[in-house]
Amino acid sequence: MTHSDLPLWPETRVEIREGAVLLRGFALSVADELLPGIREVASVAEFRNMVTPGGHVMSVAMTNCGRLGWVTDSKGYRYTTEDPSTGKRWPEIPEAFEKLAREAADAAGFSGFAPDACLINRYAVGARMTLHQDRNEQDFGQPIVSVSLGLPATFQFGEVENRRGAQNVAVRHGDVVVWGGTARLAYHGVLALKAGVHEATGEYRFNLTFRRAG
Ligand SMILES: O=C(O)CCC(=O)C(=O)O
Ligand SMILES: [Fe+2]
Repeated sequence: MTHSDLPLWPETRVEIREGAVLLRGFALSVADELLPGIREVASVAEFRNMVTPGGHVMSVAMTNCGRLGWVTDSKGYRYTTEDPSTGKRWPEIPEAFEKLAREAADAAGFSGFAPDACLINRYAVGARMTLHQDRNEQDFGQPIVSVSLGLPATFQFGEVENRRGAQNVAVRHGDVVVWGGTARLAYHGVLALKAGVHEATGEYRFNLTFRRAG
């Protein structure tokens, strides 16, 4: 290992609240496998800005891989087995993605995680995700694994009951946040992306959200 291989900061585990943990740098060593994976998925299922049931075009561009993919349109939020843009099945979850998700869940204390859905979010400058709960999945006993790549962002993590009092968590390239158990339905979101250029992703932040949806 040369000194340039060393992580910028030690891999650290930060308890955000009960059931929610930030694993700093956990994905750093596999980031150069994840980014080509994203490119491959997006070559089959392109990034698109979906529309909420309320008619609002999302600022975050999205695509999916896995047996199930998360979509939204005028009919509502849901999971589908096919990409509505092409009518074809979502691409498979690349092996490196799945391995990382399993290992991160394990490290956070949720063993046996087997995701069937991976939502890929792409944030350009100004893109944001308002506070929300992830609740379109069938089994809230399964955790969520969220991987940050590229430009840094501010992830917000709050309570299960309401949107008030969310704390700001800085997430950087290679960071992984895992939440489950009593935190599974906690409100969370991402503040508007600041302009910047990252050596691995250019002007974007990518996020992989792994879930057991079915
Ligand atoms: O981009 C992130 O860090 C969070 C994404 C998220 O909450 C979601 O896709 O439901
Ligand atoms: Fe979410």
